[in-house]
Amino acid sequence: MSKAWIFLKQLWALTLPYFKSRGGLWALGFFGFLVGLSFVIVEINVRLSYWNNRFFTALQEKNQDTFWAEIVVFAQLAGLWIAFAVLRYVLTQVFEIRWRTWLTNHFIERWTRANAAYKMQLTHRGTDNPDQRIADDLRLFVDKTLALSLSFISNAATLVSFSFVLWSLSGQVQTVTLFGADYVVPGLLFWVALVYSALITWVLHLIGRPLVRLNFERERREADFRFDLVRVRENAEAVALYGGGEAERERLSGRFEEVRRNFMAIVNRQKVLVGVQATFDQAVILVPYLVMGAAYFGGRIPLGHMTQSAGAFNSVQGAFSWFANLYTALAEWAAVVQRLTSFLQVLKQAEAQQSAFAATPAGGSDWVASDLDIALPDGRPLLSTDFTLKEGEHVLITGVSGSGKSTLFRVLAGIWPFGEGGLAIPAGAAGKGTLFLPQRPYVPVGTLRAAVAYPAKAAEVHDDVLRQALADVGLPALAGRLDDEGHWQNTLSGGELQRLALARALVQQPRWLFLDEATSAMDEAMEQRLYTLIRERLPQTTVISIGHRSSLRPFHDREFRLGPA
Ligand SMILES: Nc1ncnc2c1ncn2[C@@H]1O[C@H](COP(=O)(O)OP(=O)(O)OP(=O)(O)O)[C@@H](O)[C@H]1O
Repeated sequence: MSKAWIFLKQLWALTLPYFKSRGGLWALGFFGFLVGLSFVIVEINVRLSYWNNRFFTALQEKNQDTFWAEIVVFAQLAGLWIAFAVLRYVLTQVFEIRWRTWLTNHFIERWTRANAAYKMQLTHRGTDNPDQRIADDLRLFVDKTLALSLSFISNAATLVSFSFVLWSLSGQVQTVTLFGADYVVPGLLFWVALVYSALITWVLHLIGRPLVRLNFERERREADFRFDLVRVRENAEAVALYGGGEAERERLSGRFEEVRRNFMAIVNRQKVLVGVQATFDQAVILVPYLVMGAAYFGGRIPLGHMTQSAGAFNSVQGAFSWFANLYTALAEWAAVVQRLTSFLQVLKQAEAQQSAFAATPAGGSDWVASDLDIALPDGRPLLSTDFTLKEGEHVLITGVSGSGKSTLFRVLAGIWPFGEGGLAIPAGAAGKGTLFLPQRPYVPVGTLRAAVAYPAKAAEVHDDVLRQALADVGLPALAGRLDDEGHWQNTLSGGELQRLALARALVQQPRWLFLDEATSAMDEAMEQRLYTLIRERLPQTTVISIGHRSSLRPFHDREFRLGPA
């Protein structure tokens, strides 16, 4: 399949969903209106071209009445042109933001649904920086698709209209003298424009071809650089404590060096392109006059005829070389389409990736794992086990570091897709019936209220419940600050973050609570206080913990050890 065909297919696949969505028909109508506006502007351009002929002929003939009459006509045409151009600009922007809003929501929805973002990260195939693809690439895609498709249509209309104009004006200019012999070529100016444009397109295509790959690389390198900057910002404290400024500086400079090299490669290619294009652009000014010179000086055509023909020639030639003139924009557009397509492919794979564990929502009240063989993303076996977690029986899971305890929790949570085996999930464990608290709590940026209620919506939980939970976990000072906004992940201490996460358990009261070293950052006294609290406040909740401390044993009914004893 040719590259152009593949590109068109990818473009189609990215464009179609919006027009097939609810409100898609309306969007299609809106786009049709924009196309209509472009046609109107081309029509005004044609009229201006004829105006040009009359005006310059009037000048040549020193006809003052016609001169003033044509000034009025020009003011009317120019006024209309300006009004339609502004209208087209505003409506194009409105259309653009509506389309981008829809696409962005669509991508965010798919990325966050069914843990696709996590699965994509696990396999990490062909998707650098999904954040950049959703933020930047979608913006560029909509912007370029709209701008280029509208200019394509507008150029096609210009080409057709002005080709007629040029053809009809060529009536008096169709004799070519070659080696002393005269040849009659109907539509001479039109053919000259065609051949000239074909030549430009071909030459610029040869020079500009590598720009597609270079632009693709550019987006990736810029995103990698930004990602590293964000990581330094987010881990600024740890970097400072390690005294890692020097190391970070070197790494960031190294990353930027890749951006710089790619930039220079683009400039090197582009400078040839710009030079050749500028040469063609300058030469084209003279071409129509060279063709018509003999007819003008021979008195066969008036000045107005010549200036109109030159204008029409430029319009036709400009429309013909649309592809060539917009080569860089097309290259960038192709790169964006390619990046979004590969993102979408990996997203689709992640969506289709089912957990390899035959999970059955059993009618029973226990979690039953039979012949679980858990593997790593590269297929290597990690852990084989069988067990039953009975409702009401608190279990402490232990094992050496790296034995697969957290991964077992991931399997139980249904987010780990590698391995095989059977897993029966109790009916009451679905949805809000189960809460997993990881070792490193995640706290969204925003109000403290939203942080404690997470993942429930803050509005769904009464403030008193949130305050009580914070006081219970030993954070009474925060209880009065529910409205405070902050980057809590960075400002609270490790132990405070874990307590905040346990407050979520008190708020949500799940039937099953899985704690993955969720108290590891606290001192033993605080840890024991919180386990006692959970027992008191959540008497109906079965707690399954991962932990290393022997002081946790009294809070569990049995210990389940993974791997070697
Ligand atoms: N996304 C991943 N890709 C590759 N390997 C992974 C991934 N996640 C976990 N592993 C590997 O699987 C093994 C088990 O990891 P896991 O986090 O389950 O161990 P753990 O028993 O909880 O360890 P610890 O007690 O240190 O927290 C480790 O060797 C880890 O490197």
